[in-house]
Amino acid sequence: MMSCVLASIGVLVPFPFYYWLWTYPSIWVSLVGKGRDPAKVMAQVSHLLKLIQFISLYSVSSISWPPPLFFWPLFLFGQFLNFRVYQLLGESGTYYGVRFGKNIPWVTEFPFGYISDPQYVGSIMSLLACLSWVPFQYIFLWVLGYMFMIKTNLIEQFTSQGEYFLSHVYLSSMTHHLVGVSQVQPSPRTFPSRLSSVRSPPSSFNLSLVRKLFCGITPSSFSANFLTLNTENRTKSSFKSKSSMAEVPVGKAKADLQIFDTEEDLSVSLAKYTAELSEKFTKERGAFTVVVSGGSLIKSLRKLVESPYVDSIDWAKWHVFWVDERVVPKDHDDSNYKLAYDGFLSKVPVPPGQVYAINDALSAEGAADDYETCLKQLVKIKVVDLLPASGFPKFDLMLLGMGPDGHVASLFPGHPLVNENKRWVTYIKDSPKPPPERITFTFPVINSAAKIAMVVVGAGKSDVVRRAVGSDTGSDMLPVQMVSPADGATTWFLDKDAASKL
Ligand SMILES: O=C1O[C@H](COP(=O)(O)O)[C@@H](O)[C@H](O)[C@H]1O
Repeated sequence: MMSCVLASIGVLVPFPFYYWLWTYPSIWVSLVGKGRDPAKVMAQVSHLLKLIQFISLYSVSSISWPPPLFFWPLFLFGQFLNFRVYQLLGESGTYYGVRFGKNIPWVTEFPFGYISDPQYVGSIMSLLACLSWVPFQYIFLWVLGYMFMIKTNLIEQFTSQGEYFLSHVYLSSMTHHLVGVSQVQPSPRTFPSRLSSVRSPPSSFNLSLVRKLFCGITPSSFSANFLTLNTENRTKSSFKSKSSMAEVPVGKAKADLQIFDTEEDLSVSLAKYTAELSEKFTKERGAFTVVVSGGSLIKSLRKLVESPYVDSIDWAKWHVFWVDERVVPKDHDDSNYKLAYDGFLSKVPVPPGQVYAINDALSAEGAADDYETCLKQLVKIKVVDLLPASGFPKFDLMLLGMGPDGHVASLFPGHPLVNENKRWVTYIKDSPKPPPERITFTFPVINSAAKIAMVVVGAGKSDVVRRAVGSDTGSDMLPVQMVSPADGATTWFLDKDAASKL
């Protein structure tokens, strides 16, 4: 009797540990300490716990040889699955690395994309193979432990990323660009526990390589990821700003117009507006999809990286996209990614895997296709919403700027791209504003957004602001006047200078 109880405890002992790690990864990271890799330490503890499980099973088993015929296919295929998962994801990927703030390369090779939870399936098959040796109840307990963890993982995935975990739809095209890859943060698809002594050589976790793989994200944002996994959202503004507000026609739509005494006031209000939307969408959908433009907008986002927002926003829920990007390397001064990274993203812990930069190794055409493919996958797995009426992606918030000629994104006045109505992302090779090669969201995507902030500062734009604000719907409408979200709302943030000619 006593030995049965001890064997049962031995079989179940790792699961509370895994559950605790899964739920409170940041505690584990701080327990492990700065100089050590939390996934590696978890792997070591897991090996020990696995040994306890084996000894427990062995103590109640009666092993005979040869095993029954069903043993071989179950055991060999189960072990193959475990081996493959480890081979593809490495130690960090297998041992909750992604929970500890690491980016795990996204893989599309078999069994991923074909078998749901291949690590669990492999382990369960291997256990079932041993049914002729081990009394059923112990196998059952062990499988129950797996089921519990599958459920735990699923709950997390549903609350954060819809059907992400279930669907196992992998971002095939975006994920294998070794330089400047942008990809969704993969969820841990594996389980640390496996009935196996078969191991591929551990793939070493190389921080600098991983950083290189993921958009050049710096160690600070790289490691800060885990710290915000469970950040409580306590967005509250302590700022007050001086502004006047009115609803005005812009093109075919209406927009809220907010005019601020100074650009400083504008940036305070923009931060509050963004933080409130972050809280709203994070609550409603478990994620916040934000699209940014380049240009002067980024400077106006500076209050977001200051107190109280830098601490109160749940950055782990952010997914960041670019409404347009110049086809230049990511470290080029013309890169909108670089601009946003230097001025904003490097200062907040948005998980690097949720920052979707373009693939700068491709041509303009290739990069646009690639970005569109990525968006389609993100819509499929419900990270990005879809606007059913239009069939285009519905981002939660677009933070846009406007050029002095009235262009938005890389959609320029008089250019045929302003009429593109099929593509989600397209490219331009003759941009009137340098650099000439760019990719850009199309108007149907921009106008499917839930909320749009149009941020315009400086006297240099006052003429075009005057032209844009009004119900002019003629054929020579400026691109900025074509911003009219079908389902959402636009707020114009203007400083006094930009509004001076209204
Ligand atoms: O080229 C671009 O210009 C616009 C406007 O930039 P701004 O400096 O005049 O605000 C920007 O929104 C877009 O993203 C960028 O690629």
